Amino acid sequence: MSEQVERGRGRGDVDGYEKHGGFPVYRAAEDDGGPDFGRLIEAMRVLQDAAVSVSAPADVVRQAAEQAEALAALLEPHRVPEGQQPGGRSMGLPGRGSLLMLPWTVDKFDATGVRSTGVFRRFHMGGNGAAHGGTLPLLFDDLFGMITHAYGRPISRTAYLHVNYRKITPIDTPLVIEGQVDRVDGRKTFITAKLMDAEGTVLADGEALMLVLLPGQP
Ligand SMILES: CCCCCCCCCCCCCC(=O)SCCNC(=O)CCNC(=O)[C@H](O)C(C)(C)COP(=O)(O)OP(=O)(O)OC[C@H]1O[C@@H](n2cnc3c(N)ncnc32)[C@H](O)[C@@H]1OP(=O)(O)O
Repeated sequence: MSEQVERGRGRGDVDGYEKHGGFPVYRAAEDDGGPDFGRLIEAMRVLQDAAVSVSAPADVVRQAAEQAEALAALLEPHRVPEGQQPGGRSMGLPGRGSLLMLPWTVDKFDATGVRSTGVFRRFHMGGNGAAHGGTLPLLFDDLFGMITHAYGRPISRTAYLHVNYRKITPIDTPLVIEGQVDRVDGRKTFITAKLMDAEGTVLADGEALMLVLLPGQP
């Protein structure tokens, strides 16, 4: 994990960060969920890749379904309230250990911007080897959230998010996304970002308005 990401873990009450909005205070997981949590999440992603790409005999599908049900039953008694689970709060893991987020790695996280690298996987595919169009706004929105956080802005929500799809975004291909705060105007934070391939070709660019939540706003 980079030093910048490490610094982003425990920001304290910078500029009243923890007092804004009705949003609960989130803390990064100290140990990224323990020694095997990242392994579990990666295995789940491999399973998702397999689940959307196999055409297996009925007996294999039945066995897989039974094993998946058994795994869910093993984990079920250990549910905790939002904000206490390592998923989504493990800054040292791809996608912060969330199965929803793209499993990308943050390699720059500071007030000048955030950069993240990774691939769209088979289970992100829309068609003909390209990432599903709906997965790009997810990647951009999460980046915009991190940029807002790294910039030291109080808890904010996305008011709008615009993505321009400039070229096909291929799956299983190393890509980079980077962006920064362009302008701050009161509660408003204006952010832009670009998704590029290894040669620097822009595949998509995006912009967003993040609005600082008012006291009590969810
Ligand atoms: C553990 C550590 C983790 C660290 C990493 C964390 C990463 C996490 C990443 C996760 C990231 C995930 C992030 C997510 O996904 S957040 C989830 C997606 N977003 C939402 O659900 C937001 C839903 N909407 C709302 O809650 C309200 O509408 C908000 C709060 C946004 C504004 O309602 P509010 O009543 O408060 O404000 P207002 O209406 O008086 O407007 C105020 C001003 O703003 C201007 N305006 C408003 N809307 C627009 C618009 N669309 N275009 C242009 N302008 C707009 C408006 O004209 C006005 O301007 P002015 O007249 O003052 O000049």
